[in-house]
Amino acid sequence: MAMLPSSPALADTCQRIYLTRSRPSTMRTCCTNQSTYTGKPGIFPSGFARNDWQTSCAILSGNHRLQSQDSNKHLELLPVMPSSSNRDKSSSPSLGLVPVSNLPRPLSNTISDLSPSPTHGSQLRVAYQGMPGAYSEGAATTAYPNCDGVPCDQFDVAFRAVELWLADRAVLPVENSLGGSIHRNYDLLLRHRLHIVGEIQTSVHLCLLTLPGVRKDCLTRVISHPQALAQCEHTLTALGLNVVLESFDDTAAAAEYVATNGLRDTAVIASARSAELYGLQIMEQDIEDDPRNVTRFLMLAREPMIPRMDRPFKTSIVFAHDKLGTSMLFKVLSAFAFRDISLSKIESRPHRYSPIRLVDDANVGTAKHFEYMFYLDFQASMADVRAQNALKEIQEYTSFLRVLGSYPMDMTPWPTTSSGSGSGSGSVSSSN
Ligand SMILES: O=C(O)C(=O)C[C@]1(C(=O)O)C=C[C@@H](O)C=C1
Repeated sequence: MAMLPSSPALADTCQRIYLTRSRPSTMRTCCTNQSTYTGKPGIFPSGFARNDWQTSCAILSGNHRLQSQDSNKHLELLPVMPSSSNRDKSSSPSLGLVPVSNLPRPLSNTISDLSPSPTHGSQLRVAYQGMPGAYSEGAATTAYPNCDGVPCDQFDVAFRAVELWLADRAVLPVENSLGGSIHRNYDLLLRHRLHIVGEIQTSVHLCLLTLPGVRKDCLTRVISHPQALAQCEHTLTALGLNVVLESFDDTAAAAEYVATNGLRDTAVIASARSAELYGLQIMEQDIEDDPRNVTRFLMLAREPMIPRMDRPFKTSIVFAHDKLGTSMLFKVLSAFAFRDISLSKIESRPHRYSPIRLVDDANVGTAKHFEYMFYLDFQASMADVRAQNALKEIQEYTSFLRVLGSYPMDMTPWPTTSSGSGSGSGSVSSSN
């Protein structure tokens, strides 16, 4: 298996970097012992080398063409590797600890074999972002026990894996109780045509992992997924580590990176399962800033599920309007309020096709406002006549309206005590 990146803007960079067998990542750097850490990522180019990186299947034929025709050219691009990665590459590549070679490799943009996996037909294949050991893998297996996990290196890849029948479902994070919304997936929900068929909320217990025998005072940096870094920023400061933080594509990939490069100065924030898979020691466990740290994942499928009335349902919609100066949002919200339908989430994102609205009646010059897409979750099934009427009414106020899915609400009782430091414990809601 291999992996794929997401936005068209990113695609060019990613193609070039991937074809050099290195992997792009955003990276943020900050000191935990100083007050410079804001929780906001500064963007630096990053990447790391991976052996046998893109081995089996590919989704994008465009990338495949580039790979086969321009292989020499791509080799010239190796110097795009960031200095930290180059430094890391020079350290001991193997400690004989890491059973990584028999783990599935994540799908990537460069995969070229479209043949279905051997288990096709017998088991549900569920795409998630990250490598084995990622919290998303834990969510995927909680959502679909006994499924075949399909690791993908980017969110966009997971969407495409389902669209192209390489996977049957995708399980992707959309919000975290400490880190907030995962905006990328909101944008991708709109850009792709998958349907939300369920949700799962998992508690996320973070561990600080290092190579065996490493002591705290050896550490100069901590790497992980930006969400994971954000979820334990206060605890890291409290631990008194004199380290810089750098972001990585996913927690498990960060663990693998430290293990395969023998990095004794670098710790990882990842799951206990990652420690097991990549031969790392757990230096600290349950380091999340709040023991109730929860990530909400959506389950996505090619087909919508048929909405029902025999259990609590949630419906997710996205809408926008193109009329000037109206109280559109107020009217939309009141359409739910008047029908006694509770809302559970509202999110706005920049309008991709109409980013700016010009307002001519400003006293001087022209006023400009950003335009938004609004994502809203309400607690009713599309089989409910109240929901149908609310949407009928909302259509009058909006220029664009799409139902992203109507699916069983996660009603599983929430555990009152922390349940350990595994990939996360979770509850699931889907009947599809
Ligand atoms: O990096 C991982 O392990 C992931 O599964 C990603 C992710 C996220 O995107 O929020 C998932 C759950 C946790 O909140 C931390 C990270």
